[in-house]
Amino acid sequence: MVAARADNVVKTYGSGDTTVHALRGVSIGFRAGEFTAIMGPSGSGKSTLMHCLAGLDTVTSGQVSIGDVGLIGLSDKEMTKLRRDRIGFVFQAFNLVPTLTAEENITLPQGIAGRDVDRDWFDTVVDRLGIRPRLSHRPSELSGGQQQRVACARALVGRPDIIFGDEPTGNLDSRSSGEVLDILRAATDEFNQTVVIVTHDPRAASYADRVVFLADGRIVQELQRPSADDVFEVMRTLDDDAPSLPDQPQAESSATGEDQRGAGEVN
Ligand SMILES: Nc1ncnc2c1ncn2[C@@H]1O[C@H](COP(=O)(O)OP(=O)(O)OP(=O)(O)O)[C@@H](O)[C@H]1O
Repeated sequence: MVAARADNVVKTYGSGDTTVHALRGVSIGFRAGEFTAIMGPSGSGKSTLMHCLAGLDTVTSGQVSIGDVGLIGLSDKEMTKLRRDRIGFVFQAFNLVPTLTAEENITLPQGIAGRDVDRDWFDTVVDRLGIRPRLSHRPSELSGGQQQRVACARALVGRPDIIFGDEPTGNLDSRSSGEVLDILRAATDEFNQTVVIVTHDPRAASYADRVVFLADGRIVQELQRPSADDVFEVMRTLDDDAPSLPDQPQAESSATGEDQRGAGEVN
């Protein structure tokens, strides 16, 4: 089952002399229950791809789907509902409401959606994240790592099909990063959720089942269950080769969701 996919997605900003080709025809599928990291040099299109997949930005052409729902052509209301019901977000800047306690932050999206919080599930998530003793604290009373764990809990409690993380460990020290990545790993292994993160950190990427590399708006390489060293090596090559990459054909395994499923198989 594919939790999300992009089919031949093109994203262009501006026009004329100032046109920026952020995505030049990206096709990729994300299998349910899989943890994917998206990497690539600065400006390669990582955040743009994630934002298009999550319905936070529109595509110039191509199609994006969450589960079996195509995002192109959805009304604002339908998009809001889809994001609320099926997508969780963890951002680099935590994005917690400063005046609310940790518990209130975690349950806020459910409240906005007018849904009851599943208390058993809430307890499971909170205990797994080790934040029960901090539930009555406000964000300013929490460390960065604790704040990010609260943000992870907020994403998990709504049981979204897919969680997107835009550099979720970008502001954390290595210990807190490890804790957050363990949680995202557990989200896939224990809770069968799908996780897609953008990261610059090879160590963070090594927690993923699959690492997809972008360069100049195209998918150029993919690794299965790589070590941090494997990831670092590819990043080094991409940084060296970046100016010549636009002429390279797109990596075959990313051509369609069907292909991706095959390519994503873990042996
Ligand atoms: N709103 C925008 N208007 C114009 N250009 C944009 C906009 N957003 C992104 N871009 C451009 O699109 C390209 C891809 O940007 P994107 O943020 O996706 O890259 P990235 O790989 O996430 O980079 P980084 O690692 O530096 O965060 C860049 O050239 C960027 O300048």
